[in-house]
Amino acid sequence: MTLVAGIDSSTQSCKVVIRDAETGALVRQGRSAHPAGTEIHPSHWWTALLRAVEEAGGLADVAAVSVAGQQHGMVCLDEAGEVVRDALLWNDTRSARAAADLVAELGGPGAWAEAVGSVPVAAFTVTKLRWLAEHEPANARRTAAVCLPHDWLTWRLAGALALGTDVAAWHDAPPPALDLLATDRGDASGTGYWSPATGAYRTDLLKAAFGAVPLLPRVLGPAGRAGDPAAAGPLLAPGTGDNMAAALGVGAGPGDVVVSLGTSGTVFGVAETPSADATGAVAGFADATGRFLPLVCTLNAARVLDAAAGLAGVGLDELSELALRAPAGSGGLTLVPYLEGERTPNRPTATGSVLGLTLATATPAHLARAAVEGMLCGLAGALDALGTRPERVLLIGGAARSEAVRRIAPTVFGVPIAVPPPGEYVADGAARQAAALLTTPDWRIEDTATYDAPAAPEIRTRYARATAHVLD
Ligand SMILES: Nc1ncnc2c1ncn2[C@@H]1O[C@H](COP(=O)(O)OP(=O)(O)O)[C@@H](O)[C@H]1O
Ligand SMILES: O=C(CO)[C@@H](O)[C@H](O)COP(=O)(O)O
Repeated sequence: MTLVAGIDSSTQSCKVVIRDAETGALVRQGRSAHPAGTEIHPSHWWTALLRAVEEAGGLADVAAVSVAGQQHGMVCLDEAGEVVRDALLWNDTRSARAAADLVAELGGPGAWAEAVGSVPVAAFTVTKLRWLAEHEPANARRTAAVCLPHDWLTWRLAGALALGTDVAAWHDAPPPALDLLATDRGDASGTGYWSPATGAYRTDLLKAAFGAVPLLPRVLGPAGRAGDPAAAGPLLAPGTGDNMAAALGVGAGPGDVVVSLGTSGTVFGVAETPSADATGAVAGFADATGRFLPLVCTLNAARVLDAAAGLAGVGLDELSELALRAPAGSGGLTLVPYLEGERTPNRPTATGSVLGLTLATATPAHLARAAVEGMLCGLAGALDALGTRPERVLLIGGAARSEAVRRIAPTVFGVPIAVPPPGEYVADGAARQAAALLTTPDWRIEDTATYDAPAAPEIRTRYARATAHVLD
């Protein structure tokens, strides 16, 4: 049996799956948590990756590896390959002002959509670089190369694999030469200085934002090879952003829309042509197969339920039971879930609100249902913004494990929902990319469940009123 490994270094944790390259059968897996926060030293990702790989039994018998990672995070390296400062993550909103400035300087949102397929908000790397140039000029000057979380981990892995496959020896592996840095179309498309339509960096935009053009990772095609091609050991696939890997992992094709409920909420489809939404709601990303991945992202998904569970003093399973005990619409209790600000709509400083509190709705069950409905309403807005009429809506990510989420989603979205069995679809997508370096993988997902229920449009009507009230 030929084995491949897929790694998902997402916001909250690192997950590793080891699968049979031909059939996709799961052989071993591991995971390790990341520290909380929106500003993190990348060494924490490396430590978590090593722990997760060790828990998954190592990579000595693995023929190919791929790393997928949270998109957009700014990793700055100096000439020696050392990290200049903690990485600013996709959900760090301090560069909101820089984003607004950059949009104005280029001539408005339409100019950005045309240039790079997306209108930058605080999530995009280019805005973080502007923030760095303005607020930490010494760090900006020290920055010799800029890359993203998955690029950095793939690069570290290339250096570690040069030492052999004994994971214990990897902790102190020195960083490789900067020119070994590589990325893929998918992750490059979230920087704000790479165009999915032309497949080229826009170094002019980077220069205008940052005042300099540091070394950027080589952009590999879907079947490219990262690391040193002459090195022994497992092949290193290009890797990609976590949403692009999720699309690969669930086998999404044209007509499918994927709703992912992780730390972020994302709604995306696979497209044959690039998109350029001048309203800024839809990011016109590239995917990991050579196609495109129009995507709408919210800052508030699974952790809204974590927060509600904390408020109610229960665990996540009990929160789900409570939510299913309350009536649809939570008796008028509406939770606007902007607990981390919001990205779509672009309100980086917004906060959450609870409206419609009465003696009758002041119960843990109503709160639980309002949290599930509020989170899903945010995603339903994202689905509307995507503007496609899906043939199939697939629900994945940590919060898709909640029975309440699965059962309430069709009432809020107004369409049936397909839920693949609980799994690590980002890591699976990375593993599929690795397998494709060796074979033509024929991986299938069995037992996808369908959830259907009558639409309850009044939930979204009340939510729209509540958000307007809060945002005004
Ligand atoms: N049964 C469950 N019900 C609701 N939320 C869950 C459940 N299991 C996990 N989660 C949540 O899923 C989130 C992690 O999802 P994941 O997709 O791994 O996130 P990320 O990829 O952003 O790190 C956590 O916030 C966790 O609390
Ligand atoms: O910023 C985006 C998409 O543009 C996020 O989706 C990040 O890629 C983080 O993903 P998760 O850790 O929530 O999966």
